[in-house]
Amino acid sequence: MSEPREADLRVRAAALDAADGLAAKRKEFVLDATVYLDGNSLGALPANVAGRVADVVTREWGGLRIRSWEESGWWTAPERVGERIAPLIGAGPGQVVVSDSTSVNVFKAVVAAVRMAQADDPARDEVVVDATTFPTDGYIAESAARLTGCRLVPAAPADVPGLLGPRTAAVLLNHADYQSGRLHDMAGLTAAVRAAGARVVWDLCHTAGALPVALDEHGVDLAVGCTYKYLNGGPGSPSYLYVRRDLQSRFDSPLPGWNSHTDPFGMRPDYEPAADVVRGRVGTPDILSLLALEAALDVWDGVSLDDVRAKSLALTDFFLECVAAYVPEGRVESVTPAAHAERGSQIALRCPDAREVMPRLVAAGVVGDFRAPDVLRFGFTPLYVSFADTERAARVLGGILGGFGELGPEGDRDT
Ligand SMILES: Cc1ncc(COP(=O)(O)O)c(C=O)c1O
Ligand SMILES: Nc1c(O)cccc1C(=O)C[C@H](N)C(=O)O
Repeated sequence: MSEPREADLRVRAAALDAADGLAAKRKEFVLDATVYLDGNSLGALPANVAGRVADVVTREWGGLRIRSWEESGWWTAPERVGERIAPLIGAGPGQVVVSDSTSVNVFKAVVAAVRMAQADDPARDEVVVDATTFPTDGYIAESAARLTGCRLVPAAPADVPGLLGPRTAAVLLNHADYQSGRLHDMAGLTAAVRAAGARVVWDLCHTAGALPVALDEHGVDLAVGCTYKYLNGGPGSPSYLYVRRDLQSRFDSPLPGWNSHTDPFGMRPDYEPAADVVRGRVGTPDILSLLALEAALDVWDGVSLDDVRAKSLALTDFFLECVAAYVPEGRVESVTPAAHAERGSQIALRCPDAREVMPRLVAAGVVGDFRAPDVLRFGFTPLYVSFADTERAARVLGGILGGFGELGPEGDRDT
């Protein structure tokens, strides 16, 4: 790697930033000089959120107190915020509700999916789960299978079509893999599961807000996802649950709380679920987090997800190019597919000493994360990551791994 090549990459980064139609969005976030490539774990803070949360606390809670459930729209916030998320995941109105954690929504969705399948055919007794899934999904799928009298069948997503049959009740899949960043074929896999007479649940944690998702178009049955990654809702912000409209009357929740009752304030001893997606709720919503999320969603106004996807692919392509230029050959290996159709919005680099390398990167002002046993993970959030950030991240990584490049605070040349 020679100095002219570095100059070339920096000029290219500047030109790409100058031509970036989303570049102005960056100003809507609270950022500093750090290169932040961890928005696939915790999205950055949108600048309007702090003021909105202060207003909720001081005026709505402090001033109006109990009246806010009605007057400030707290009671209906799970559906209202669901309507804001719906267009980001390709869902028409009335199908998304925001509540609880992703883990809890995975549980509701998988059990409800099995119950739907078994209502049609009691012989269906298998739950297929993505074998490489984020651990919580696997743990919950196993428990949901046990509770519904099913056998758990772990499988690589590509192998799922071959495993489907008359015994399949439900299939839980990730749209993008949390570790490798591999994007799975939502259209093809959904069609295969439905053709087998089973129900599919998609986990959108690593795609919602990073690329267009088309739940209605692909005929997805159920979906869940978190809001603190690419949707920037804040630490622990509540998750969402999508229940396709025609399935809502058949959604038999394993957690039938009073908030999902058709008449919550009737305080009736018998449970009668709400007619619509409200039946996905459980108990009292986490209002502070939910309203922080609602404010955070303002950054999506006027944003085209096709533009987001185009920038995400350009950023990840450019990162791979810069890594190839700055990092000594053989020192890292990308485990993220090169094909655009198979790539989410992150790059995962296998690196034998990843556990030691990531803290050095963070100390040098480049924040990604480490995933056991040997992965350096870099998330690219198109609303606030620039091409200059991308070039710098690769250059700092190159320096740390003994190639050409700066070492950040340990040997800085240009901060
Ligand atoms: C694919 C996936 N599912 C679920 C979760 C977590 O869910 P929860 O918000 O309940 O911790 C994560 C990340 O934390 C994830 O990456
Ligand atoms: N939810 C997280 C948390 O509470 C703390 C730290 C990280 C997370 C994450 O979201 C991890 C993330 N799902 C992952 O893909 O690894």
